[in-house]
Amino acid sequence: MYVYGIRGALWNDTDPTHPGSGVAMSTVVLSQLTKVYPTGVTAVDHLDLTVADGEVMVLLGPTGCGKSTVLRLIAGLDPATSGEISFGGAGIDHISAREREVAMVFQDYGLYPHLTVAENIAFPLINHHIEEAERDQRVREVAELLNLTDVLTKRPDRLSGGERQRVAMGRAIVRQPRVFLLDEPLSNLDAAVRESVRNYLSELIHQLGVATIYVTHDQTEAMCLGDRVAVMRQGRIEQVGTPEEIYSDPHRLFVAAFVGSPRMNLLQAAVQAEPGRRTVVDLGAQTLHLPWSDARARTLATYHGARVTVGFRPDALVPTADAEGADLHGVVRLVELRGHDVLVHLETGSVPTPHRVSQLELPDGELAQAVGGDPPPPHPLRRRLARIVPQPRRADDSGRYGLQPSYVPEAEPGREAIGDVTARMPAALAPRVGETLSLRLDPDHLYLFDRAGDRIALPAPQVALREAV
Ligand SMILES: Nc1ncnc2c1ncn2[C@@H]1O[C@H](COP(=O)(O)OP(=O)(O)OP(=O)(O)O)[C@@H](O)[C@H]1O
Repeated sequence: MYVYGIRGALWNDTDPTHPGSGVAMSTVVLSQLTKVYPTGVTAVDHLDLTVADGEVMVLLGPTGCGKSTVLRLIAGLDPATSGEISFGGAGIDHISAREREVAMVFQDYGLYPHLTVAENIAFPLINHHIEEAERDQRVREVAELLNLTDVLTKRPDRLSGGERQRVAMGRAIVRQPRVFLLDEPLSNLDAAVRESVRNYLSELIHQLGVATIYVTHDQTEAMCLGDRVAVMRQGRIEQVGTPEEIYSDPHRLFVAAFVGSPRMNLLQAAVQAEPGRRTVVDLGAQTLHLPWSDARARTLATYHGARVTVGFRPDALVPTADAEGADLHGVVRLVELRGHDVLVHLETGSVPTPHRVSQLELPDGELAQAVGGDPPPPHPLRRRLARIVPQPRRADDSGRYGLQPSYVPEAEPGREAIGDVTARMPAALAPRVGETLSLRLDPDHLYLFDRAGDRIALPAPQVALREAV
């Protein structure tokens, strides 16, 4: 009997090679999984993750964060140093790679060059002694599903990149896997075909209905393919959530910096509370104000004197003609036309928190140092911007707020030329280079992170930033 749907089109549910019928679904649970290579590198560090039946989980992270190692441990290609892996509630640590019923597609596809497409797809069936008639039938079904029927007799070197990728998929799914693992399967494709292959792959892996773990460092792929995304850093998971959650509700500075294109603006700031009046987030040359009536101001007041990172996405900034009512002002350094919208790079006199993943990958203690070391001396731009739009200031006797981050041009040569804040706006509103732009900052989209890189939980915004100032 064949089960209806794509699974049924491929697998007879009385297949004796798959005890328990053709619906061998498994929830994958990784508990405190750790891998220390003999070189002493800790590639995976006490990692916990659950991938449900039929769920597509994307492991997203920079190179070297341990994504491939996680797949190799699940597939049984490498032994874990400690921790457990279970499929469908049963531990599999003692089960050999061959018996785990895991299919894996590698970046380089791993096709046999001397075999035809049909022979490549049939290879796992031959390996498991499936008889010829059934083998041929399954290869035909898989080829039809993947649109490979016309190339079955060709060898891999006669195929396009997209076709090779589909053959690798065919070989992986021809035996019903309990778990499907994909390691950067699109990275060898030209940008031109990657999008279409990505879409077909997304449809296919969702139809397969088995727990799928997909590794990539490409956030677009992660966002398009994953039911959930696990963002990894240094062998650990920073956050797991739906693509929407990861984008709009980052719990960690690293996630905020890594996910989103164009990237989130992340600026160093100091918090200054004026109880009963407002809480000021001092960006150095400019300040953001949260009126005391806003519950966020009162919560943030507990960070009085602390250095924090302020985050907002480029589309949270809206140009305004009302300079006095604006939240931020910046000199336009560069206007990047991207079709229907533009990216405007502004110089606001702020100090960006390091965006470079290499810096954000520092151990937490060093990250704290990187995002909030001792403040450098004030920059002359502060005075210049203050002349453009006088900032209301009331602080200590010297008239200065908090720690006042400001950047040192000598330390970051060239940055002034491209600015420190990016705004996205419709092309029709594109400003001219050299112009001073006044911007409102959407208070719904303001993120604050402490020095350890953790998001500061704030109550929901109630009023615009400047109101009641
Ligand atoms: N066989 C090995 N022996 C020693 N160290 C290894 C081995 N394989 C991987 N590593 C190290 O473990 C860490 C994690 O590597 P891994 O390949 O899992 O990362 P990744 O996130 O998949 O990176 P990429 O995207 O570049 O493939 C890296 O520091 C890597 O150098």
